Amino acid sequence: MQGLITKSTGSWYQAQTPDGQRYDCRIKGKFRIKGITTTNPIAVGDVVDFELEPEQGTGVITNLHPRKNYIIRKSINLSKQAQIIAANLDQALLVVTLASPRTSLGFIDRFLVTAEAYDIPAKLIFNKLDLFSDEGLEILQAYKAIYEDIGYPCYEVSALEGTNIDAVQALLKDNITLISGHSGVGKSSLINRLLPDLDLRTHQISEWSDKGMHTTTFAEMFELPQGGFIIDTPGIRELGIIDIEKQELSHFFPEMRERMHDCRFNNCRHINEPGCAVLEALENEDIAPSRYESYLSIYNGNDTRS
Ligand SMILES: Nc1nc2c(ncn2[C@@H]2O[C@H](COP(=O)(O)OP(=O)(O)OP(=O)(O)O)[C@@H](O)[C@H]2O)c(=O)[nH]1
Ligand SMILES: [Zn+2]
Repeated sequence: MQGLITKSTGSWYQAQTPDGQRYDCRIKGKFRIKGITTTNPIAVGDVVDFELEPEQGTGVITNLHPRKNYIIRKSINLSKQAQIIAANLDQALLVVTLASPRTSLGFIDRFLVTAEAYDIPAKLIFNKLDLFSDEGLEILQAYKAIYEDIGYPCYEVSALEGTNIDAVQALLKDNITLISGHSGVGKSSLINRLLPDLDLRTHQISEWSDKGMHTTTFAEMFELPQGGFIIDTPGIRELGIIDIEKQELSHFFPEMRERMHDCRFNNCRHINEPGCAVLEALENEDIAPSRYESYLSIYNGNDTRS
């Protein structure tokens, strides 16, 4: 049978078949994944084959289907092992706010770079629309112009008042979506709007914890009433933990990526080189100064996460 992993404790995996049946499964033997050593070979979002053990009613996972992408967290200890947080994401939504609290452009850009590096389409959700003054709305339009121009769709919503929630709902339908954002931007409020049955969620988690849940490896995807899943797991909130080689960084800025083949030097850093197409576009205001600042900041190893 084929199933989608919707929950994982690190030793038990819940597989959901296309007809919606759920089976608790375990892994037999070892799964090796090319290139990385992981503490957990299978994660939420994975598609697996499994065999049912008729007596126990549980399954044994026998095969892992190829992934289109996955996100990892590095382990805190020095074993260099990574933990796969989730696989096969269709999109990553970053919830941001212009006020209370204000999400910095540096944080947004770092998130977008990480999503590019992971090969996950990213979208921005500007929340707390109800708080915006006329001036705030102008700033919002300026921000949206920067990001929509380079291919990141933007949505403006109010989780509090329910404004434009249907647009987000349409976005989530039949997709696996990661929702991220700083504390206080209204992620929980937004998720509550999308998944009104929150009590059920909490209940399910505690039931599963009896199966030997390790808080660090526990992950779950929540199925939306209209189809699709959202991923909500401890520690995922600040996706921004990937090592990127300096030389590669500009590949993860779409507006630089599309211009850098016109740079005079093919190893151009886009910092002070003559004949740099990126610097020329910056000069001509075809590249947003804030985006270029984020590039320099990440390039120089400054933390722009706050
Ligand atoms: N005015 C306004 N307030 C909102 C909106 N959405 C959320 N809030 C408020 O913002 C505060 C933070 O919202 P949460 O949903 O807890 O934010 P969060 O991102 O889940 O925060 P953490 O749980 O700390 O990660 C709460 O007081 C919410 O009531 C909105 O659209 N408008
Ligand atoms: Zn250049």
